[in-house]
Amino acid sequence: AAAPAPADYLIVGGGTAGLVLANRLSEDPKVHVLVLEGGGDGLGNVNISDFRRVGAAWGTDIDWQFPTQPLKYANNRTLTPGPRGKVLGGSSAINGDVFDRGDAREYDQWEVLGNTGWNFNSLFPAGQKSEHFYPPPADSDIEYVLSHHGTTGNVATSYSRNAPPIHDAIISSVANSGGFKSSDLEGGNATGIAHVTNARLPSNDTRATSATAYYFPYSYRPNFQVILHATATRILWSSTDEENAVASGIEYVDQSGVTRTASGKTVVLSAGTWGSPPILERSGVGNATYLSSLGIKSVVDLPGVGENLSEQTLVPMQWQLNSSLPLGDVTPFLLNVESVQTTVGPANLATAESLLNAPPPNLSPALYDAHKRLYQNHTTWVEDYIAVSTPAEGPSVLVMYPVNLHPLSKGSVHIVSSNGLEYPKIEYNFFQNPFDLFLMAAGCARAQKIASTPPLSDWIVAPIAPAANVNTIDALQDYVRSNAAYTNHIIGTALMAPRQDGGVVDPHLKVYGTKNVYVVDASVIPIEPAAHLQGTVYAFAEHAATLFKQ
Ligand SMILES: Cc1cc2nc3c(=O)[nH]c(=O)nc-3n(C[C@H](O)[C@H](O)[C@H](O)COP(=O)(O)OP(=O)(O)OC[C@H]3O[C@@H](n4cnc5c(N)ncnc54)[C@H](O)[C@@H]3O)c2cc1C
Repeated sequence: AAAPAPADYLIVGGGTAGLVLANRLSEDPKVHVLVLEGGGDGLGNVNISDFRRVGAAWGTDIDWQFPTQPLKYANNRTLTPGPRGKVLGGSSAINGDVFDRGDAREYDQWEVLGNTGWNFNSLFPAGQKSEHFYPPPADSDIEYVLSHHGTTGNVATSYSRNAPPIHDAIISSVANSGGFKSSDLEGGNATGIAHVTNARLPSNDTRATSATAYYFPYSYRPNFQVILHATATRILWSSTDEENAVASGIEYVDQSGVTRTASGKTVVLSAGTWGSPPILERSGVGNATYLSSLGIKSVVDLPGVGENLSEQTLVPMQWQLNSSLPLGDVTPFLLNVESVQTTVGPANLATAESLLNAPPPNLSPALYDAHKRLYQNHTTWVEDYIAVSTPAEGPSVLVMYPVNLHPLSKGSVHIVSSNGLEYPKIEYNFFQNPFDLFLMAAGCARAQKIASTPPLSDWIVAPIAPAANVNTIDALQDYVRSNAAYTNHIIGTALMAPRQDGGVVDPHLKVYGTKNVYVVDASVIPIEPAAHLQGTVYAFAEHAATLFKQ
């Protein structure tokens, strides 16, 4: 068969960011956009549309299921393969469907790192452009601030139904123990406890994905083309002149295993934090010494490719409640977001500071300085996901998941051979930096304090996990080492930063040393938001599209 027609923009990955960019660029009918997506369209798959089935898609054929290395600093445990959406919509089709934003001070650090124009003032309106917020029904007890949301964008967002009465007790106990209540976390001040929004269309209770929001309603556009079941393996070059490499297209493998090519004037990688760096490396863009050990000729020596993998960790905690709470089928959950200072409290502050100030292994000085500024500004750093679950029989259970939003430990993703279909080697390196472990333990102690503060304490019979006697920082560190897991909020492996700071792309998202290769996905994000990631990915991709159109 003939190769597809050359495109103005050839985008690898029809995921969260890729489809936003493809949609915005194809608004101009003269611009031909071609997307290569490794998965199928996902139409009719209830594990995507029905958000009540969160998790049901993991481990199925719409999940890449990336194997990861044992956690060297957490008892050598191997976590279940990291889920990533392999379907139109990408990870937005299989995620937990929470849709929220981080703190203005976090987004502003993107710019301080050297990324001119990337700050809260650009990302907040871009996020609003992506969002169509549906307020809760008039009789709902959930608070919100309309101006913190977008109301005419593509991605439907809404709250779950009414909150169970224990939510008032949880909010009061947070406030009574040193935290405070927020009316709505989404307007740039992400500190406090509030209900969280989800990417859902309330009228028919279906999940909004980047495919339902940015592709299916626009698939009639003749200039917005998608090839499904097309797994990109490497970039094709028309010139590999040093520091001026020019891409001509992409090599990909189709559903029957046949190798094909697609050509494009501009090549954009949107294959995700674990998907884009391997394509760069197979194409000769990465650490030249390492690539030569695999027999790959260097095109651009860019040691930052695949480094700086950052992932927020979480640890589950549970308490037995004294009654069975009727929750209905759609229950909301709460987020409590705090600074390091609030979480660790005065008794542990000196220890936290000395650990934070110890020179971190494996973290670029520029990123380290950004983290220290977040600390000094009392910016959001620790989050609790708080929910209640009610089993078929017996009393309800309170669940809190402390999360380290800004881990200092960084991992990596690298190819292990030039084979385009072989999975890369992924190291999370959780807790390589002792500060991260200490902070997670302090986060557990803080959750224990919230649970033991009235009025929430009146609802609680006893802790389930960790047990009541696991209540010192040392014991809680052991608990964290044995139980911490991923949040699926991976970033950083094609870092947007100056080249000398380990950067892979410049503020226009162009890969250093190339003329026409870009990365537009979560891999370029330099600092995690105090939030789940997709709201930031949508905002990032909207802003990226604006830059491309200029
Ligand atoms: C299980 C899970 C739960 C999560 N829960 C939440 C949540 O509740 N709230 C939240 O805000 N965020 C959540 N996230 C995070 C959020 O969904 C992701 O950060 C975001 O979707 C990433 O967007 P992306 O565009 O970078 O990558 P993706 O959306 O993953 O897109 C990458 C796309 O590229 C395709 N691709 C990859 N490699 C190739 C290749 N070689 N050739 C062709 N195509 C390729 C993939 O199939 C995919 O479509 C979760 C993520 C996961 C995985």
